[in-house]
Amino acid sequence: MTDLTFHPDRTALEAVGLGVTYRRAPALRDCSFRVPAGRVCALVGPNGAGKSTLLALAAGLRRPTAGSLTVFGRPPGGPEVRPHVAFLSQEKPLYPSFTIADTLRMGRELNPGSWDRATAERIVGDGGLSLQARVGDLSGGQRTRVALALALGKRPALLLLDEPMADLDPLARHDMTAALMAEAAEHATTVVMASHVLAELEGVCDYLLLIADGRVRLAGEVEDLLAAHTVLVGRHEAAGPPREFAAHTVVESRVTGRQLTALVRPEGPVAGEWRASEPSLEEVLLAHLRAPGAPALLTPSAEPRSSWKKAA
Ligand SMILES: Nc1ncnc2c1ncn2[C@@H]1O[C@H](COP(=O)(O)OP(=O)(O)OP(=O)(O)O)[C@@H](O)[C@H]1O
Repeated sequence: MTDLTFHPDRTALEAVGLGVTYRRAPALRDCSFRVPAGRVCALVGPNGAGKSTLLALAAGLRRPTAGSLTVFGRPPGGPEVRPHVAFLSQEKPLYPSFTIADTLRMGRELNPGSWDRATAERIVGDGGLSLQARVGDLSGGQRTRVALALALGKRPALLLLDEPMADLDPLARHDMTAALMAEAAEHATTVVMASHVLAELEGVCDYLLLIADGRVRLAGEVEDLLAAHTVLVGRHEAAGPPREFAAHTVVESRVTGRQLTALVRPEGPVAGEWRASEPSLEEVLLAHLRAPGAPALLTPSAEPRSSWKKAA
């Protein structure tokens, strides 16, 4: 049996030269990255960036057309990893004619030996839902809660979530995020969560994967990625980027009146009169989303450890 117990050095997801093409249109191209086990990883990118495609690959529901993706070092969807991976897609497929109790019973039967009934029932109960309620009679947000209960009840080593909180009200969103984080911390679950709600990711995710136009733009520890960037504010003197920025990577710069604000990856001290501050995660993400041509950055922990090998 596969040993998926938490080890800080273990790799949860690793992509090398990963590509997916739909009817000759590339959805993912030449993606190489690593997500270490035990991280809560935000998967961010504009609409159509390839986030759902990547999650479907990790869940074993789709196969790469180029390169490779492994889950805990194994082919995704294979018999060794499938029992340890839970995937909550945007569609959240549940049986409308089942009651919540039927749904959780199905969870137990599909996951013999690992089903965590107490956690699943607590998540449902915290939303004030009766076990006798029919899934077809629930609101979208209530169904999301049941789907999350099913996913967490499986006690997965890897939890893949595709915009999981999109239809929850703010309070339910807050509660579900807290429940998710508590479960992830208690069981060292690796979570990969696609989301468009950038403000909510700060303080929740410790790892980041930003993809745009099918390519990896940023990958690594949130802390390291933030530390690699600086917001510089100063006087706008002349057209074009300031000369002092020439030795550094400028992700984005904007001029408002006489003030220039830039998000920069400094290669050393920046000359000139600039007020420098560390950006928030939202500032880094927004700047990279607005500047898809900025050079990609992978922190050392996000560099794949294996070289290219044919997809299994
Ligand atoms: N089944 C499919 N057949 C053909 N093209 C597809 C299919 N699924 C996705 N695509 C295309 O692949 C690209 C990536 O789509 P994907 O759904 O992975 O993006 P996403 O980042 O999840 O977007 P969103 O934020 O809108 O959910 C898009 O251009 C999309 O049109």
